[in-house]
Amino acid sequence: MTFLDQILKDAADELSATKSRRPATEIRGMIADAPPVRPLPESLEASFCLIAEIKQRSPSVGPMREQNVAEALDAYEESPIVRGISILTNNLHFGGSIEYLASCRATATKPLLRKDFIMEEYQVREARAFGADAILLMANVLDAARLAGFYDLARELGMQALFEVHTEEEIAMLPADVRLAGINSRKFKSDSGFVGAKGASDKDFSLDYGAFELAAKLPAGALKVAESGLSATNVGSVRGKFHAGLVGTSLLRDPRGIRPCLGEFEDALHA
Ligand SMILES: O=P(O)(O)OC[C@@H](O)[C@@H](O)c1c[nH]c2ccccc12
Repeated sequence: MTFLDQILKDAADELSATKSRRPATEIRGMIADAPPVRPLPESLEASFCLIAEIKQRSPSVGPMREQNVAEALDAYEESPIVRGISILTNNLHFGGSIEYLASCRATATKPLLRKDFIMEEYQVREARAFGADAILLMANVLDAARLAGFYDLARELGMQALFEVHTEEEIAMLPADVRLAGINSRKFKSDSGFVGAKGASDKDFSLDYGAFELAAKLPAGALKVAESGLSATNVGSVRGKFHAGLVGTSLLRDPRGIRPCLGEFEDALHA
């Protein structure tokens, strides 16, 4: 079983528990009262910037540094290079929840991306109900018809979608009018690099930076996002080919704290 198979199986279980706790009718009621959406593409457009992530842990490296996670939202709000905030809502593998996203929404002014393994329409509506401005749609999880259908639904609800790909075949599955397209350098299809919830690793064995070379093949007109494995040291190498970098681990595990690390990213991007 690959990394992704295991996560998807667990995520499907998580989803069915959620749906029995909070039926779709309740979600529709919440949407009627939801505050307006803040557009993520417009927020990213001006110059190379970061979508900075919040998660408690990840299956590829284990726990993040607790203090960094606690300070993340405020630090991201303050930093001029952060123009969007990605919040993992998967619980078992990343320690997140949709309620946590809603609590961020209460203070955050920057657009929020719901990062999860979206498999059903329910999760698209749920994202809007709890205050997400955009959702992640993964081309290695959904077929072309569902990628397009979930995109339509997201836009009907006022949200945007970041489409995630790893290969040229996945790029071919994307709707023609995508606004946000990301290449994930993390190899979800491998069975290596999975540390599970049990421990931490110093090295992330699941990365393949070669995937970033596909940037040139992404749909014209989309803002391009480089995802995973970025640090202040290597971010300079993607800024020419991408509009934004999606960064979590290097910020959330920096032993000096999250603000010094963000400062390093700022220096790297202004250099
Ligand atoms: O923590 P990193 O290596 O900086 O990566 C962030 C982000 O790209 C990664 O969390 C991610 C990208 N796509 C995903 C899909 C599901 C879960 C997580 C992800």
